[in-house]
Amino acid sequence: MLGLAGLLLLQGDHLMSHHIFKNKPMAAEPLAPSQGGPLSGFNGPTSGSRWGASRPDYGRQGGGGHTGGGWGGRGSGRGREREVNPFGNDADVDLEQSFDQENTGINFDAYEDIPVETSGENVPPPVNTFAEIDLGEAVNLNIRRCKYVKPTPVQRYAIPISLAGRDLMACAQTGSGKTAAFCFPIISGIMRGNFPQRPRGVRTVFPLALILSPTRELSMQIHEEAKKFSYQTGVRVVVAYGGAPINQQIRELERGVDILVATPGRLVDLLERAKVSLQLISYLALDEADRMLDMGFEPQIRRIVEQMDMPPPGERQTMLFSATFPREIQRLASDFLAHYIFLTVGRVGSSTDLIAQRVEFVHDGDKRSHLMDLLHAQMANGVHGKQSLTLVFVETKKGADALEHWLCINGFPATAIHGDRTQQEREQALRTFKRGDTPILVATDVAARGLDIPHVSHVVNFDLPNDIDDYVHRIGRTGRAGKTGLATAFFNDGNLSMAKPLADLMQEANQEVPEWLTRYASRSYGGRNRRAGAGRFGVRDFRRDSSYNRSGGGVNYYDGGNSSGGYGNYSGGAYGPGVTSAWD
Ligand SMILES: Nc1ncnc2c1ncn2[C@@H]1O[C@H](COP(=O)(O)OP(=O)(O)OP(=O)(O)O)[C@@H](O)[C@H]1O
Repeated sequence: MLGLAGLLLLQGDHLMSHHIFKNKPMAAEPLAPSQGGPLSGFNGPTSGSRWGASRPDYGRQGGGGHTGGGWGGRGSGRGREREVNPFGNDADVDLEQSFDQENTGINFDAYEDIPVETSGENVPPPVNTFAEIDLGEAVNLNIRRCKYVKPTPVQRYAIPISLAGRDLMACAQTGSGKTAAFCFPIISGIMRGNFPQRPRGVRTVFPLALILSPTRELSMQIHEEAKKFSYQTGVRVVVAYGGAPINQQIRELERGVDILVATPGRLVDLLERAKVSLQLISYLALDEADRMLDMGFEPQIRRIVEQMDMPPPGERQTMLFSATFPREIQRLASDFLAHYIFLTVGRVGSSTDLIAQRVEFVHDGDKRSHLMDLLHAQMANGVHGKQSLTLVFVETKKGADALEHWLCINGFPATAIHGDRTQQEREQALRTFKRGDTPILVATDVAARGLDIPHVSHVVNFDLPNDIDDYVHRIGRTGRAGKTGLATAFFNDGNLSMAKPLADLMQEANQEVPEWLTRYASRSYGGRNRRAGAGRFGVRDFRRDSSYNRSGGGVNYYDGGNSSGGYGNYSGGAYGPGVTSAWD
């Protein structure tokens, strides 16, 4: 918890500072090294070893010791284990490359003009290069293996904030590198930290970090990424998600776990079986945090975070990330945070410009033939095949099956992913899509968030979602990491509530809004633009809302937002009924 000095710092009415930065390169300002772990408040470390210092054990019963690179010799009772090289044959390519060299293929200039806003107390300064950040040699090597040359805007700000031990709520565009933004500080924090000896002789494992994500596929992806970032650091990452045999996952856990990546349902199962304890969690990251806290899922997250044995806010470090953050959800989220910094990486002139958005008026009965026309046009333009994948979003699982079938019988190799398919089928669909064997994937919202599939050049909203934030995530499957992409939406009278938010969003992103859509929008069919008031940012810190500050009896954000007073009435209404989950 905060020390006296920290509390004094936080008193007073006007202490929250608020900064807007242009994301232009700035004078290099090296970050003070070793800014402390989650237990040290935000004034720096009270303890913590430096690189290469030993850690008492690695999440396995029976302890062991950090041998400095690789997992050999740690006392799991299972003998030596060789770490699989997650980079394949690429591992040692380009290691001579310095961070200063340009990385072809990624258009970083696209990110240079993005406005960045932070609010909160004592915001640590951003960095311009990875070299300025003290992540440790092993992590730096992995960053090079990943061919990351310089940090993306969200990484430039979020990594120093997290390394300083601060809680963070971060909102940054799709495809802008949020995964690395929360993984790097966690991995380096575990490498440098002094953690209590984990209990011996029990079959429960005690991870030090927990990363929660809403879908199985996203958890798998984060796991793959985290394994790359932590290669040869001695930090072990394990994943647990539903639909796959739990016993296999338990065996993996028993081999040792520092970072557990999980979907909530499967984690609850493991907690109930006492296979996992959250007692020693020092880092909690929620990816797609707004989704994790919406109406359907909030109780499960509260159960994990508040009702099991996880240390409370202030005693752990919490990081919440998403590309969207409705203010009602921010309110809920603030329960999980202590003295946090809000970071938003703006939208206007931002990398969402990389996605060309089109809206076409198409009656339901004409959608299939219209899609066919689009696909034919794509082929005529040479935009097809392995390097040019098309992701088609539909509303229902049945609709996904039917459209997949229809495309296949019409000569378009397609596959589908949705919550009624077995996990094996889901994974197989993603694999054949990524490989380009079936360059069209028909999907429900289960594939809307987080999935980073290279070469998705076109996202089609065959059925528009009912929520503009879902639209943002869906189209964000293209135009990732500085690349360009196309998003086409089919709009008709069934989507009236989306007219205004869609027109506003397109305008914000400098897209051409069709005349007819503007007319629909001006009639304002009761559609709610949850971005209202966010100005040139997609969203802003809800603590800055005048209504919030006037509410009096609400939460004092300097108190970590942990008082539940004032917010009990939120009904989660931002997300409509019928939201389905792929969790378990
Ligand atoms: N510094 C970097 N340099 C180059 N590429 C990067 C960098 N950081 C991340 N990437 C790449 O950018 C892509 C998108 O990253 P990531 O999946 O983390 O995005 P995201 O912000 O989580 O998106 P979403 O909101 O859709 O979940 C990935 O392929 C990742 O490897």
